[in-house]
Amino acid sequence: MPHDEEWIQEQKRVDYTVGKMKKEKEELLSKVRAVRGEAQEIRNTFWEDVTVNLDEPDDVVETSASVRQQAELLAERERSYGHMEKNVKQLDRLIYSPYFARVDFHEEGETSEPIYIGTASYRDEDEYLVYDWRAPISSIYYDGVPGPVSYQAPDGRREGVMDLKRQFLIRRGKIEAMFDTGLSIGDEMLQEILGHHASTHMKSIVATIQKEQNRIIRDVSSNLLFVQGAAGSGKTSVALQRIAYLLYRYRDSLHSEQIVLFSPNQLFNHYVSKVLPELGENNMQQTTFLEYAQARVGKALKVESLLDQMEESLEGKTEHKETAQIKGSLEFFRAVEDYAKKLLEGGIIFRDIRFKGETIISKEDIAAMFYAYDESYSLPNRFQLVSKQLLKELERISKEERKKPWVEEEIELLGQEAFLAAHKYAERKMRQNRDDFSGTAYEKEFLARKIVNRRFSSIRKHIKQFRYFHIRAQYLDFLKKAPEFVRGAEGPLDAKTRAAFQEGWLPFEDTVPYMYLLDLATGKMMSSSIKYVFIDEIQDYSPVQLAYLRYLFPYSKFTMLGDLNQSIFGTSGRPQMELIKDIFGEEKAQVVYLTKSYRSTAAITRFTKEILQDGEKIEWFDREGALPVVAVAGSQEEAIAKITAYVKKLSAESNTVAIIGKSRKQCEEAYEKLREELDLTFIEKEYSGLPEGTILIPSYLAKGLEFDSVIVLDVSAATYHDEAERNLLYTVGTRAMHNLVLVSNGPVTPLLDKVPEDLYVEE
Ligand SMILES: Nc1ncnc2c1ncn2[C@@H]1O[C@H](COP(=O)(O)OP(=O)(O)OP(=O)(O)O)[C@@H](O)[C@H]1O
Repeated sequence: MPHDEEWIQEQKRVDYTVGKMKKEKEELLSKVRAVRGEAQEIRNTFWEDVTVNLDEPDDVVETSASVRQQAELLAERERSYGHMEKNVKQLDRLIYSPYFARVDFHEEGETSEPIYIGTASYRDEDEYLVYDWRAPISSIYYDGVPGPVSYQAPDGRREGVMDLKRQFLIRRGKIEAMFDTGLSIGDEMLQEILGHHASTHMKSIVATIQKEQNRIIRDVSSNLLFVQGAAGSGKTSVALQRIAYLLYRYRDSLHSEQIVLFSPNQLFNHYVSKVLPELGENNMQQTTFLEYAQARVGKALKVESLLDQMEESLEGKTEHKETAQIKGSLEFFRAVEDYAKKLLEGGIIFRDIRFKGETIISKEDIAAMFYAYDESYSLPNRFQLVSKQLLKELERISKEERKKPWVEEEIELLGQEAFLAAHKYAERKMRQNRDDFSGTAYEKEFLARKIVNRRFSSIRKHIKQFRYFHIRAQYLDFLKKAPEFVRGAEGPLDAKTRAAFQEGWLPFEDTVPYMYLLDLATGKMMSSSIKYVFIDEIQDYSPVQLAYLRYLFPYSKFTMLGDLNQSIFGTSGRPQMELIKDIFGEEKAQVVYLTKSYRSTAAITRFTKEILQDGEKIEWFDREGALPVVAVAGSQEEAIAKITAYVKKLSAESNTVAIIGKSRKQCEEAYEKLREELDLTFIEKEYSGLPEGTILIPSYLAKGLEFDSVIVLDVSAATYHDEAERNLLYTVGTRAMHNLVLVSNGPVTPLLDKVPEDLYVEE
């Protein structure tokens, strides 16, 4: 079809812009080559250009200055090389697709100017050929429709009129689609984008950010932003775009390492890891609560993951549920504080410091040192001081130790190198002391010190890390005494924990109280340089976890994203927002709701919202697609046959088909049968990446992810029977973008009773 004049003119502008970019890239590349050559040259001649002389102390100083100078020269070249490489990559992205929108804007009395918006700005001399999507003026594209608009510029609010709003789909420098729009962000563009297939990595939504999403992305006034949004409403996408926005807005003062994103699991981390690099930004720090906890607790105890705990609860093992609930409450968190306060006066449990099977500093001596300090000294302060004292004491002991027979025995086992070094040392000493006779004594002294130091180094580390504090015993002591501090905690709280410690693991529900006690005693670990904390899937955080995060990051701004309907603990109890306001303070807290689901077709969203008790507020995006299918089988063989047939059918039109089971155990059972018929990957653990094709995955690992087609493994009443599993079923169903099939082995779960019959087909 021939293009109209407008299209031709726009393509000419694309050609012009891309032409400029290509030219700049060529120039940059030749500079890159030159700098790379220089860096290589420095590396090749590094040792020729430094003067190495280690004979006298003065020479050593000179040599090290010379090495440092060369190293700095090299580092400077490598930095500028890295910087240029980054620019080249950005130009590559722009050359592929220079922009996605144009808005024409004028202020009163001025002529209308076209503003082109892309993923990064591009300037030719003084003229902006492309504006960054995060530039102040770009916000009118996301917020407004043609007509009067305003935006926040650095020097105040600007009023004006938007005369045109146009969207482009440009690939490889060619306009593939172009829409003029009167609505907010044109549905046509969104239709086009949402109609695509799923991928194993999350995509950026920069060209089609919606007005309500834009408000979250650009919010800079809230200290706590709480986003409650329906499944697929773009919470995670918005979080990542917001990070990109903040990095741009505060580019002189904010670095990606000062932002941390807590995500539900490693699989999810992997899934979102490409969004920021694709926008030309470095990734923020990404972690999971488990990863943080494991680093804090140390290798000696394996921290139980929420996923492991969920697996148990989904398999019906719930005997410790009540204790877990008490340990997850805010009261329990406060109880740790009360207990820690008492420790100021006495009661800390220490361990003996031992060497070669013998106590060298006893726990009683350590306690005496610790409690010799005035009560006004905080616990962490005292630990610091005691460690210093202990290190001194260790030094004294090590001198004694050097005289012992075992040292002599070990000296004999030392290699040639050590003796040579000892010889050199002895020579120097003799020169210094004008002493010609004590060579052997000096050599022995040197070697004995070396041996003892080596053997004592782990004790030194032990002391520096306060491992003489018997945290496990202390924590068990706290659990025993906790009923004094916590209402309703009558039963024994330590039984499961005690047994777990013996087996070398830390139960999930004990993780926060344990870490908090450790922190209150010895000081916390997290650096205070974090300015922004993002927490995704916030609905799955217990009150103690929230309180602990506040404690860890007292000066940071928080963005929390979640969906109570996807909560794995069910929706009972106090509303999470109230609790959060209690913990974080109401001041500058903002709650934003996202109600429209973009992930799924209208048919799927209409179906899944009916699974919920109160899903009325969820809206769907008008994208066509087949009705969900509920397929009932009379036996397990028949269910497997049905799943196999659906996978074969759906794979033809999908990149990804996910068969989602309730628990890992349920998936394992199905896997044995399905693998005979299908080529599929079983995602058992969070550490595996996400492949294309057909996968089998337990419900809680599929959180936050999406697939072209979803087949729910078994929606029978036997599998989903508990009211508390309603949210889980909703979470599973809402992973589907284009097709949803629910297979049931036997009668269908009553959790689907409320879904009107015209919203699905039964097969
Ligand atoms: N403005 C938008 N433009 C284009 N695509 C969008 C937009 N908003 C959301 N999407 C798409 O919708 C899908 C769901 O987004 P996302 O995963 O961020 O939602 P979520 O709210 O975190 O979902 P869930 O809670 O179900 O995990 C993604 O494919 C995302 O690209």
